[in-house]
Amino acid sequence: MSRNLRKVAVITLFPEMFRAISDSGITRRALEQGLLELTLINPREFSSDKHQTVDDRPYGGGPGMVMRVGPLALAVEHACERLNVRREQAWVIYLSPQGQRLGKAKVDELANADTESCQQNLILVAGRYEGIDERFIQRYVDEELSIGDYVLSGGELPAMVLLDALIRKLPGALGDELSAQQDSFETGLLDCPHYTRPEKVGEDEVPAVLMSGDHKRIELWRLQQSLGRTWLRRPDLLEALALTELEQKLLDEFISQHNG
Ligand SMILES: c1cc(-c2cnc[nH]2)ccn1
Repeated sequence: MSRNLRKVAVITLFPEMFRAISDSGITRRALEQGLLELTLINPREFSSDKHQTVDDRPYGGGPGMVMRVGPLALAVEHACERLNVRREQAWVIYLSPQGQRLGKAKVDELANADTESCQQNLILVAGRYEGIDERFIQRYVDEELSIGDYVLSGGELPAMVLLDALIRKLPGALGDELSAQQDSFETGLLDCPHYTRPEKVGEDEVPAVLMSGDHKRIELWRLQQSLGRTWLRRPDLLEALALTELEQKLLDEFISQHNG
């Protein structure tokens, strides 16, 4: 019987940034409910000099600074103590532009880690500066993950993206379990359009089907809109899906209406 992810430690020079998930919304409620245990560890506490240095100039010259092995290594070891696990019972993820792209499959894998899996206990490393000493990566990092091909100021926002995606997958995190299934990408399709009051915005009215009260028609319309949007905006996602006969019929109808 698989048990979901339970404990995450984040190694970060800016722990205060993680108030964005601990202090609001679904993630705050999940943490308060104890669905997940989040521990923030600042590597500066493990520096060896009175200036609490965690970085140094790069060998070979070049711009910027590089994070040193020492404080990061001690921070990982401390994280294992705080998670009450041995090193081999934890999974260390370094958020970096050099990592594998974070997608639905990886989120699902981490969120549904089996009871015996070391991925039950995650240690996320959020780097800063030009990067971290390669020897830390070789000795302590199990996996590098990227949220996209752009450089950010640090790994904190990517770590929060991963945490938010993981927490939403935990049983009980979403009040209305159904909304998890309807979340884009849970079905493999993009989400349908949504509307709420007022009925008219300028000359724009709500699609009549949504005002009909005919729940079956509304369900079909929403599915057709998801299929059509995915066809228009992310055909790559569509290629990965085996559509049912009904879905193919709805999509064909959408395409012929689109092409007029
Ligand atoms: C993950 C990490 C990063 C990143 C970390 N530090 C600067 N950029 C960018 C994209 N995905």
